Amino acid sequence: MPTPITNKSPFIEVRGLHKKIGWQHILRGLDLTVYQGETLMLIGPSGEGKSVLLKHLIGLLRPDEGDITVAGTCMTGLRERQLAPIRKEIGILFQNAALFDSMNVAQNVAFPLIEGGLRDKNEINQRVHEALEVVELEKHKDKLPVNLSGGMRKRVGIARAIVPKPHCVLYDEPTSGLDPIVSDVIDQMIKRLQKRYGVTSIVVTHDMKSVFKIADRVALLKQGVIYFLGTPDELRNSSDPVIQDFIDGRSHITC
Ligand SMILES: Nc1ncnc2c1ncn2[C@@H]1O[C@H](COP(=O)(O)OP(=O)(O)OP(=O)(O)O)[C@@H](O)[C@H]1O
Repeated sequence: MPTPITNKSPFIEVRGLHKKIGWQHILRGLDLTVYQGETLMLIGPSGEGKSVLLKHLIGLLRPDEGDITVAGTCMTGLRERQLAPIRKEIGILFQNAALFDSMNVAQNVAFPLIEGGLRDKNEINQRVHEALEVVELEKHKDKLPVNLSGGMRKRVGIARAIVPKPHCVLYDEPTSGLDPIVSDVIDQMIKRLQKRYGVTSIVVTHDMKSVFKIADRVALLKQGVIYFLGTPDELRNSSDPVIQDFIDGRSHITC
């Protein structure tokens, strides 16, 4: 059952977002509201700007036009230093998990705490322990990333994203390249964070099975705007041929 959103307040509001990179006009007046505590899955054809949108939400990219408000703070015009409090609210799991190869699992997870200025070793150890418990990797805390499977690396990435206790986590293709069982584990972890801590999640994915399993709402990004926004049932029951072709993976290229 989708989580009802009518009585929730917006956590992220994107209004009229335009972004050009080089000659490409990638985002073209995109509007999107993400509510506190929901799991919003962001789908759409490859190369349409889903990752570019995520990067705007933590200020790694700046809009050419438009405004982004996170937890009531409008990011427009903020300097790098002023973005720090917003970045504390949002954790991100990058596509390749982006772990430091020379650091073991625990050190990777501790990294954002140390970077954020925390120096109390006991507190760092406790927070790392809690985050690794959530992703069920406590036993592997001394391993180097090279000795982990792809699914384990993604889970370390999730632990690192949640260790500062953010209100929102952005996931860029968390289940790509994983077998269906491991994908299910990751999906369950995303839901666990929502249920246990009320975390807001935005998940970029091509994994339609995962969409129908864990999304409260789905947004389809196409040609620089949100082409569809609704519940998984509304997506499934849409009569729009563009949406149906996307769900069924039809390309219209004949062999
Ligand atoms: N740093 C960059 N320099 C140049 N072009 C970029 C850069 N980042 C993104 N792009 C371009 O922006 C477009 C959107 O990229 P993005 O990674 O957001 O797509 P996506 O929808 O996430 O795709 P996929 O589903 O394949 O991951 C692409 O054409 C990409 O080449």
